[in-house]
Amino acid sequence: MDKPSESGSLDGETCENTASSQRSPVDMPRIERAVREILAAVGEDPDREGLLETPARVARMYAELFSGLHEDPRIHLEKYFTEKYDEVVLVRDISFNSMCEHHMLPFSGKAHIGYVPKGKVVGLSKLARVVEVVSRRPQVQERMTETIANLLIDELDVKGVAVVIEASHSCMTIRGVRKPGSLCVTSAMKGLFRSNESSRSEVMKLIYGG
Ligand SMILES: Nc1nc2c(ncn2[C@@H]2O[C@H](COP(=O)(O)OP(=O)(O)OP(=O)(O)O)[C@@H](O)[C@H]2O)c(=O)[nH]1
Ligand SMILES: [Zn+2]
Repeated sequence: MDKPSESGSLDGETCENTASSQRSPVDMPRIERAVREILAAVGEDPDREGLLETPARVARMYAELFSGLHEDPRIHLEKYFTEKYDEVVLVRDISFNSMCEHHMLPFSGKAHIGYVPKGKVVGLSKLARVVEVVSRRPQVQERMTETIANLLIDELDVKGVAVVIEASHSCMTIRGVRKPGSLCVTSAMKGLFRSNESSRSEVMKLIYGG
């Protein structure tokens, strides 16, 4: 199972899933075997009635939660509209769920995406679609933030991109240090948001008010 490149592109060989090939990119029986092993290893009986279907359920769940490994987010950025507008466009509070690659536990929160167009704008939902694809991968929040910002600055003809993500990490709230309520905030500023402090503070004000 190959991973897409840093910008999220697909490997046509491994991600093939057409009606003719019927080849799924996710090895479901392998996940099922692994889940059975984990159940046995923690002292459970994988053959008791309540757990019989669990390995198959968990396999379907991982295929869903990691579906972004096999999707190319750039397809959502191909269409655009010509529009005479060169101020900030911000889509705030895009909810997402992703998976921490250290513990395979969810981190969940909101992404805020701002950009300044150069005469072309994208459909607002497409920004949320990019978040949706990128979030469905095992990762750390810093890389998720940077991946989204790089995709937008590379694929859109824009003056700048700002991505701010705030999330709660279950690996910090339900286990380990156990600090419910803690929030991790990351940001990636590209183009004029990186070079121009007043543009950066304008977008941060639009996100957080003040
Ligand atoms: N920078 C960063 N760290 C993360 C993210 N998700 C989880 N972590 C951290 O990854 C670290 C892994 O630390 P380790 O010491 O290897 O693992 P651990 O013994 O389970 O650590 P504890 O969580 O402190 O119990 C922890 O400090 C997590 O809080 C993330 O998105 N970004
Ligand atoms: Zn973690």
